Amino acid sequence: MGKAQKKTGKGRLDKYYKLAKEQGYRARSAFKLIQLNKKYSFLESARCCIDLCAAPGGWLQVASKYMPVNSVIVGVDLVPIKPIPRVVTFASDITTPQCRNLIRAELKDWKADVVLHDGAPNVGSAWVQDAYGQSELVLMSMKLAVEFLLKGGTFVTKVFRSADYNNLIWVFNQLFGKVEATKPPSSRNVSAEIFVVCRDFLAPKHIDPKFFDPKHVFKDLSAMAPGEGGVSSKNYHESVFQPEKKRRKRDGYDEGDYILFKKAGAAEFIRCQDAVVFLGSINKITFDTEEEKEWLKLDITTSDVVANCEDLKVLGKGDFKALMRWRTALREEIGLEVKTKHAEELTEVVEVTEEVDEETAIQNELERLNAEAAARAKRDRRRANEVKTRTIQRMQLQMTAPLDIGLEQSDASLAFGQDDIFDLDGATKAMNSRGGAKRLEEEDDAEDDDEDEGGSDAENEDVLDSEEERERKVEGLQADLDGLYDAYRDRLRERDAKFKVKEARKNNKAREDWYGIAKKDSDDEDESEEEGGWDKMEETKERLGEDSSSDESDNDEGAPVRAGQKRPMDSNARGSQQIRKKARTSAASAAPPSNPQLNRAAQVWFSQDCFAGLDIDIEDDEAEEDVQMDEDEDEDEDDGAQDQAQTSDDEDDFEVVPQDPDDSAYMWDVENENEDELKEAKIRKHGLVTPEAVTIAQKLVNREKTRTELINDGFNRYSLNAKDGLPPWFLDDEDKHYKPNIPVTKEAVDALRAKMRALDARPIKKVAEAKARKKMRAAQRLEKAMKKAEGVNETTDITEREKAKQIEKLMQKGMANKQKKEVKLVVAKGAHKGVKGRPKGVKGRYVMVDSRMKKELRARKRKERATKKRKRT
Ligand SMILES: C[S@@+](CC[C@H](N)C(=O)[O-])C[C@H]1O[C@@H](n2cnc3c(N)ncnc32)[C@H](O)[C@@H]1O
Repeated sequence: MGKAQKKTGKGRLDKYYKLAKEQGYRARSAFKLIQLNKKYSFLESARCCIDLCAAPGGWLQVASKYMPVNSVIVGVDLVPIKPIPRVVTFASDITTPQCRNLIRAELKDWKADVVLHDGAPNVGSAWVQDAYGQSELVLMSMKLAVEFLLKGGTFVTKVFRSADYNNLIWVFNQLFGKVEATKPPSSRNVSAEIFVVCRDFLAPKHIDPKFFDPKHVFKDLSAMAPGEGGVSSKNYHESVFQPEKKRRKRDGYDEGDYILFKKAGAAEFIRCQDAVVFLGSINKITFDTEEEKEWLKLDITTSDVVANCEDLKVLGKGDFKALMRWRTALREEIGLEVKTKHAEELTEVVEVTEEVDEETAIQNELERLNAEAAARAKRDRRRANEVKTRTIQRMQLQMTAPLDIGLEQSDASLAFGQDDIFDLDGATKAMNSRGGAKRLEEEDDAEDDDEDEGGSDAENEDVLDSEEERERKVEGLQADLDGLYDAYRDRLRERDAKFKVKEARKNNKAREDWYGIAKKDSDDEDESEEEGGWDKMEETKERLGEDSSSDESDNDEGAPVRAGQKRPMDSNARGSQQIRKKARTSAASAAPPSNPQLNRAAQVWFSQDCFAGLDIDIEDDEAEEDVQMDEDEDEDEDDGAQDQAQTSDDEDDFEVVPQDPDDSAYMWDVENENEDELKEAKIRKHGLVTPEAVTIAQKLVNREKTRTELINDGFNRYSLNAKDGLPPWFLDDEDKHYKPNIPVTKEAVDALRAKMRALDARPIKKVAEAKARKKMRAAQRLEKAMKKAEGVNETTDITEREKAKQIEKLMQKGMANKQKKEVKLVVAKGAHKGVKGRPKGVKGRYVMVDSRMKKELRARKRKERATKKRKRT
């Protein structure tokens, strides 16, 4: 029992319960009022509201939220309500005059625009009693409502679907212009509650007090049926809506009504309030009066209708429906009723008229709820699809990983795409600086508008008409993309440790561009230049009579250096500056270059074998100009030193190669040649250490490649990779995928591995020390033996033969490697347990051990340490 109760309790903690908790409402019922107000909008325009049965105050919170500031809100309940800002509350029973007086005192002569009632009797009695109590409470609340409501005001009340439902609705209809019953989605389906919204209060001058008398309302209304008996209207309803069902009349005869066969005129049927009750209580409809006979002549009065009127007790559901339709048509014909409302309205709203009964109302309500749910589901599906499409687009732009797709997206994130793709808060911040976020928002809005209106495409076309506009838009998009990409990277950096490491590595190390063997990053241990390009360059430079130190002057003079083009000067290179300086003087006096008009890189390039024999005459206007400029400068500086200037000019021909920093093409760089020497020395010492170098070396040895080919390989598409003006996301992407296929063979890798294994196999320091100790001890023993042998040799009292024997023995002993005597461990268990002295069958040195020994030994040592410590302190 307890278990079942618990389960029910948990089941009640539904979506609205959680929402109420989240949004700070005191009760989940708050959403009922929110949904009712959404449909009928009565709170926004209200200046005064009374909430009857308001504890704990959920509805009051909603009223205070949705009603205009400075409006008057009064809440009453049996139990006190915790204070709510802008709301006056008091504890009182709404069925008492005291409550009425309190409200009157509070409102003075004000009238309320809205009276709310969500009361439920505080008793857990039987369902029938509860329902009746509820109906009574509704009547009481209605009594207060009509007293305080303004003409045209709204009364919202909760009603249970019970036998009294129709009676209540009838009363409401007498006092309000529009009465609609509805069940908001937040009201549980299992609950019998339904909310009746009575609008347009008629404020009649005189209201019959019987309307507020439960005894009268819930009994007398049924008595208004043509039968005039005390039979409940429910029975009549059942006999009309389920005529097939046979039921006994257990109630006996109605009071004062002892006739079984009842007749009534058609006029009575047409004019009565509750046609269903009429049909259920009458056996035959007659056409006796003149007016009724006239109706028989009308087209709408078909022979079927007349036949049906003959005996109502034999009719089926369809026949009753036909009679109801005829009645409605006739009422319209004679002006009792205006034309029927739109079908849509009828399904939307449970309009309580005579022909729509409780069951139909519920049916309509359910249909409406189902339709709403279906529409909501469709909308959600569409949104999800949109998000998916956007994600795919972004993925195609390489802005997100495929992993991000399929992750649940919260509605909140829909506003700006997806949280998982980019941290859009971050992105917005990043883009705000350049106004990108606003633009993107505008575009998103525009997109939404497009969806909503579905016809603004043409307008957009107009906007994009001019070419300028289009370009601006493209630029804007580009900026937005960059912003988003930056934000994405920031986010990755925050989240992904791996990414951080990568970034750091990237910053420390230049891009791993492949310049072939002719040009390598100096950080790289690969010394393959020496195997191919180094010799070639060296040769060329010798031929040109140039030295590497000229580069320094380049640097000193501030010649622009292109990223990725020059090798950074490491400490070794700096160390070699001195050597270079020395070499410079000799280089200056060395033979002049073969073609002074070409810059140094060009000379190195054209000095290759493949250009041999060709008469190259390339004009380098730029170089010429610069040389000219330098000449002028030198002249200004030192007019008298002609010879010196000439020498300097000659040097400048090689050393000053002005480079346009914007020039995207990489040049052949031959600076830091001495670095190559150092590398060569390193290679001689350590050998080749990268698989590329080993591969190239193997190819050279096997004559698969020539040195010229290797140099030519250095000029590849990766070495002329202009990156100016490219967006960072593109460069990052290129960095990932645009990589040279570095020539590495399996054999080269194997060879390097074998080398590494051999290195690994080398003894470590401690082993080497142990070996050295061993060697030293052997030498000491030998020395000792030699000394002893000398002593033996010097003795005179033994023969030479004996001497030789003794010396041989001594030497053998000295040379012999002393073997440690093996100690046998004998475990004191089984046959050896408790044995004192040498155990049986054990020869040589031995130690007796037992299972406790290790622990005892440790304990002893521990104790010793402890006593030592104590003594010290
Ligand atoms: C379902 S609750 C109302 C919840 C409220 N609408 C809200 O949103 O917080 C029903 C309330 O009716 C109150 N009630 C029942 N009979 C009452 C009476 N005779 N007078 C005043 N309040 C009554 C109960 O005390 C209970 O707090």
